[in-house]
Amino acid sequence: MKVLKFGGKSLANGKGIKTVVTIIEDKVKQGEKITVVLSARGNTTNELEKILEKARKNESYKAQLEAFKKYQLADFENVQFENEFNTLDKLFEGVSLLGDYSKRIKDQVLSQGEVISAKLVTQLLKAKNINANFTDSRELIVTDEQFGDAQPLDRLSKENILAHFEKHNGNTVNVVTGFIASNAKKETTTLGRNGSNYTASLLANYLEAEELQNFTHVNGIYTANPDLVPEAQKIEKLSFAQANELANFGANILHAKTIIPLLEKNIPLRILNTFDHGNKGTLITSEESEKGIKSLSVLDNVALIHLEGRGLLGKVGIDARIFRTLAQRNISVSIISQGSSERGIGFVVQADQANEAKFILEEEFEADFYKRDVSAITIEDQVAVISIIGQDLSTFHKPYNALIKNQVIPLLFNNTVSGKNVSLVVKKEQLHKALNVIHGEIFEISKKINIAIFGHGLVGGTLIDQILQSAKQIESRKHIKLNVFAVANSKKILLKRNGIDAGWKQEIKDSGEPYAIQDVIAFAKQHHLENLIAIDNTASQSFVSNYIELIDHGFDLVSSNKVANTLEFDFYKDLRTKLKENQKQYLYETNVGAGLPLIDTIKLLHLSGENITRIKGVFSGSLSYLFNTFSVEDRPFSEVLQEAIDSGYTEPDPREDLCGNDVGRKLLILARELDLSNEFDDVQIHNLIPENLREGEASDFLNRIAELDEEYQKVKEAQKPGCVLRYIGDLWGDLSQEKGNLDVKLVSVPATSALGQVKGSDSIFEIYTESYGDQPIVIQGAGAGAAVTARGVFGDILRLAEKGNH
Ligand SMILES: NC(=O)C1=CN([C@@H]2O[C@H](COP(=O)(O)OP(=O)(O)OC[C@H]3O[C@@H](n4cnc5c(N)ncnc54)[C@H](O)[C@@H]3O)[C@@H](O)[C@H]2O)C=CC1
Ligand SMILES: N[C@@H](CC=O)C(=O)O
Repeated sequence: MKVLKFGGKSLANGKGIKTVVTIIEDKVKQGEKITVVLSARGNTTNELEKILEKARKNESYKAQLEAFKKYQLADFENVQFENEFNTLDKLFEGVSLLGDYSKRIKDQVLSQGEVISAKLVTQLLKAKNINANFTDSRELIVTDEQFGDAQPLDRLSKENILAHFEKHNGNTVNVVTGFIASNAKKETTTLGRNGSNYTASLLANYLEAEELQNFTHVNGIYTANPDLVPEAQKIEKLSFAQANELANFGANILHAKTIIPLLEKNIPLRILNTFDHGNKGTLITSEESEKGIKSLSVLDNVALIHLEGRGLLGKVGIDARIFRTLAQRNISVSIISQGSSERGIGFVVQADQANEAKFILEEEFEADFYKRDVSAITIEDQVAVISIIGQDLSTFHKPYNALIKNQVIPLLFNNTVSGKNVSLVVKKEQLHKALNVIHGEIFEISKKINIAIFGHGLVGGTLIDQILQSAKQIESRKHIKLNVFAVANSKKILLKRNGIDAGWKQEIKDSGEPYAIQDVIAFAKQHHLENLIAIDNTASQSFVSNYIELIDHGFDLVSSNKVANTLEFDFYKDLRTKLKENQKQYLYETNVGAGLPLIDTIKLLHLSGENITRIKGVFSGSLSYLFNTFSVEDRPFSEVLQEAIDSGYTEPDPREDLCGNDVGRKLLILARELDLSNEFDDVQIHNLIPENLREGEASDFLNRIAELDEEYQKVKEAQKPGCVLRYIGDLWGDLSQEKGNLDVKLVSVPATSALGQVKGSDSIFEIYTESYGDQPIVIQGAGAGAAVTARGVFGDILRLAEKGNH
């Protein structure tokens, strides 16, 4: 036998009732033995309570009562509730005359809701030729006399139920009223709010049911509220112990009083959705299911009260006074936290009781205020409690760190020693973001990384395409969901909370808006976006001035733009201080050698104490291509240069490469990785552009590049035989000093040397260290090009996403 319980929301309207009837009919047709327990329909109990109050105050209640009756009769023909309606008429009239009512009368009034609902469903089942039997639980469940919250008397109730089911068994579907019962004098009692669930678990216990199926309007228990966390997933299976920790369900279905009868007989409870047939819901059993975090629950109607005072240390009985005072006013405390200094205690109460709590505590501690033992009692009312169910402290650092990285600083946290439940109090405005951050961190479902991309030219555009192409795969392999919520160029931005798609290029053209960096920050805040990364794929100096503001607002940074690392050393240091203060990261692996793993290698060598003595090589991919090709082919210099530009190797303004600034910047970036405090002016640069072509617009220069041909032809021909031209960077000198020597120059080297053998747009870096002696570590490969650079930027994004930096 299975017990099926349908809640008020399932029965709220005609469609719901018909669905409930169909579910029952299907089960009967499949030969299942079932018993049905019903709540009152929709808002019935609340309505009856309201009418009762009106009657008590002698207010006019009849119109509301008529509307109530109409609601109960609507959608169905040939249904009659004359008895129930007459009972209600009489009861309300009596209350109106007396101007008062007892809990006993209230139970009689409320009980009509369940009677009406069970009679209606019985009648509809009968009309479908199902052998349904209206079962008034007042005939079966015997309770004490505590009206409003009566306790069942087990032995008598069980006897009655067993006798009833023996009589009405076989193919009968007993349709039982939930919530209501009666005392030994046959007076109606009720089992307290959510008593229908209790009725269902009592029946399941006495009848030793195979399963209790609780039909609700949700698909089961989720890892978090899906309205707040789109990635939340339904939990297939839970243990009763875990379920009991879920405060958001705890108030009703999973309340201890409904769970205990099931636990006693080891009866599984399944939470199902009336309106989603195919769904298997969540199964809760006494079996300790696999360990791990199961769910996030939220209490958001709460306030945090803080009592502080210097004179509280070691004083006995302070906490007792607090809780006694609160208990006297029936104020329940859900979370408590007190430090060992005992200088303050923080606790959480219902929001609507916070002012009263503060008031009575101020009264209680009046003398202590006077003696200055207590200095303040404050309320923080815009707060929420997040409980991580199943979280123990051994792995709590993960969600906690992620919160801090996302600038969510919990106001208070505590844990239950045995229950594996860590609760955090956070500001309400941060609840949404906090939930998503924790959810992404603790569940292997998917952690959302929200990315804003500035600059969608060669590198930026390629990066976006790479992200869109690989996003699905990364999500399934790594559980990282890359959401590009912003794409911007120097003039316009496209902002999309749920991420851009393949049509982004057209969209930014058609509907991009002018913007300032504050708009991006505001958008991220407005949409509670977590794990923020800003990508700088511009070559702009002015964009770099946004870095600090982005860091301050919780963004990590990734940049292919080299400018930030080559401005004055003071800015370089300030930027790192800001990053440290905000626990943010700034990755720029592509600044030197495009996608080659150079910066990380140098950082690691330096960090490990390896003494780097020199770094030398071909730093520029475009100039590598230019001189590698020009040295061995009999073609004009300008033709090869144009090829380098067309291949996407050069800077947006190619003069940045030819004048040596780009190589100079790269050299400076490496020097600073070695803790040298060189400035850009310290770099000795051999400028490849003749003076008369240095001024003016890039386009003018490009129109005149043929003027370079004659000079470079001469340089080429002036070389010794067997030599080739290479444009190199060289960092040398005593690198343990404050500054090193940085040279950028055009050299002629034997074609057979390491530098001479570099091909295509390859860069080559020779890293000389004390341990490696004369044999340098060599890193060689494509040092320029949109695809490899974008891939390098992508790598930085994943490094941030994966390392738990978020
Ligand atoms: N091409 C390569 O091989 C490599 C390039 N890089 C770096 O990548 C960066 C991008 O290079 P490309 O894509 O070739 O440049 P690009 O000129 O094709 O694209 C630059 C983009 O930045 C945008 N932009 C400019 N100023 C802006 C601002 N203030 N705010 C927002 N957007 C702005 C432009 O509208 C454009 O969309 C450069 O800093 C370059 O040094 C780094 C390593 C290798
Ligand atoms: N223009 C640069 C691109 C990479 O930084 C180069 O040619 O190396």
